[in-house]
Amino acid sequence: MTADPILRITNASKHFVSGDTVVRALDGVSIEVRPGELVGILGASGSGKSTMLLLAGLLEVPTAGTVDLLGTTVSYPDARLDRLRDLRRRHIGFVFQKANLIPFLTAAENVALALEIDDVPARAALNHAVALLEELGLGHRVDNRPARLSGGEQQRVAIARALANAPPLLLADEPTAALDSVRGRHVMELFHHISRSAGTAVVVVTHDPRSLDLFDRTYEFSDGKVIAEHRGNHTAPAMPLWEPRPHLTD
Ligand SMILES: Nc1ncnc2c1ncn2[C@@H]1O[C@H](COP(=O)(O)OP(=O)(O)OP(=O)(O)O)[C@@H](O)[C@H]1O
Repeated sequence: MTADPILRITNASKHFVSGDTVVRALDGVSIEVRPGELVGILGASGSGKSTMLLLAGLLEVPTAGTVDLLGTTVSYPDARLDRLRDLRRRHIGFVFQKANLIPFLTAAENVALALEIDDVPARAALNHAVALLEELGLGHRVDNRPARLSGGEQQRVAIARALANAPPLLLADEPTAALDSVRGRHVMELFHHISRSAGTAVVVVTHDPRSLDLFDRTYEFSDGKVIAEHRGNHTAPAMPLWEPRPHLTD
């Protein structure tokens, strides 16, 4: 792929002062993510993966180094986090380990809420939410509340919510950790599909070695550093995932 990176992190460090000691959570890390790429951040517990995602998501500024979003340097040691809020809201979607859906809203209403917060009129927001859920294989679940959905379905609603504003960058922190292996695989296939179909740059932090084949690129972290970078083969999926397939109705 030759497109310019959506996200580029250059020589980034993040140090936390904890009592008398300084924790080097990240130490001179560089990564980049291009449109349509599914990128994995791997590594043992404590290796700096989540801290990397905080920098990428403009939720923390680096102690040293820079974060470029869509070709512009937006985050650096003196950058003000409150000024990054709007960029974050417009350009970055987040998915976490737990779906964290609002229990008294339906699946469609949960997704629509993300749009209404962005001043999209309620009716248009709901229509878009339903269309997005249908695309992600959840057309039969739009009117269900979260308690009626499986863990995998809830996570797919959370992914739809993160995609509602069509962000160019989607960041996911251990999104399959709470799922069994089959449902975890489906969620990873969905990320793969989103990267291919929408050109979204998707970054997934994971401990899970079972979906390594889906990544275009992986960065392996250890002690706050990138110790290995691997590139995959960029093969497109054989068929769109939102065509009827039995595994999408789990
Ligand atoms: N706010 C903080 N204050 C002090 N130390 C921190 C802070 N955040 C992270 N750390 C430390 O930085 C290191 C990297 O943490 P980080 O959460 O990025 O690792 P991780 O690879 O995501 O781990 P896990 O897989 O367990 O979530 C750890 O030693 C952690 O204890």
